Amino acid sequence: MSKHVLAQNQYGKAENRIVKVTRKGSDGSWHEIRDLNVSVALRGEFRDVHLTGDNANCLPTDTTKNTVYAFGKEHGIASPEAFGILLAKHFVSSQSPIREAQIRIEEYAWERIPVPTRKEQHSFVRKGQEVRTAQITYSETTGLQVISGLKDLTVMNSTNSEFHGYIKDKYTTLKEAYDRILATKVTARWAHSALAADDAAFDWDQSYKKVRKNMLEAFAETYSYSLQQTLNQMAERVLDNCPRVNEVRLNLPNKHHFLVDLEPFGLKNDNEVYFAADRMYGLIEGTIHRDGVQPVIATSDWIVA
Ligand SMILES: O=c1[nH]c(=O)c2[nH]c(=O)[nH]c2[nH]1
Repeated sequence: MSKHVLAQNQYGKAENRIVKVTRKGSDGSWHEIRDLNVSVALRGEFRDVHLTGDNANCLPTDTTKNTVYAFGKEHGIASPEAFGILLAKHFVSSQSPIREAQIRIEEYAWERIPVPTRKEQHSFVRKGQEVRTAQITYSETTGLQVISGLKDLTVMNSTNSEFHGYIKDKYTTLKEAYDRILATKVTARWAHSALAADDAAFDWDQSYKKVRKNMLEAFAETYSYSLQQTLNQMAERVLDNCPRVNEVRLNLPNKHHFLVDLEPFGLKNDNEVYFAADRMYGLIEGTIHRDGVQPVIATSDWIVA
């Protein structure tokens, strides 16, 4: 007789990141998204799995992961609770060794970026995460320098993004994309002209709002062939509309969303169910400034997505 007792145990795949795009309206141009982090834990008759290595009662964690993505397609995500109920009941009712299933879900909330000029709506910004930044330097010789900014402003376009026509060498495996999600967590800094810095009446709060709005609108309105192109559009829009901003530097991690292959389950993924990867990520960075102005924003900052 063993002296040891196998007590509480459970297993499953944790942190399945799923983004579900639902197309609405007669032409499907009104997009809704749900962005979840789903963890599955199964409890039941798993003594032998632990004690003898007999896996007859073990539903692989990989299967629990696939089930999350397949259910996203088959049932949609009406709410975290409704999705969790479907999954929990499925595991318990479909496999007799599984007696309990616990589904834990975090939902990340997104708001629309309103684009009044178009009826298609597929641009979103994550709620309440962004941080406003400011760096002020005053020098006896060169005077005031004000660099405003923001970080952690996460945005997504659920369509109107392509990436193809790139170099292909013997290490290239990336498939060309003609309709992909484009998402990034914006770090932006913008340097003001001395005209703004030395003007006691300059409204910094108003200026911040205006720069942010221009960046968001440019992100939403750009039909993108690369994040590099979107970066340039965002910065140019700010320089075009904010006359006292001389320079914009953007650090844009490409928050990759990979289409999940649902073919093995007999399901077609019509750009609806994505795996949101948090690492590794492309990191696209650049400075755009007015002609004739010397750039002043540091380029060496370490940005972590
Ligand atoms: O917008 C992109 N720019 C790239 O340079 C790149 N590289 C890559 O693998 N995917 C992407 N996407």
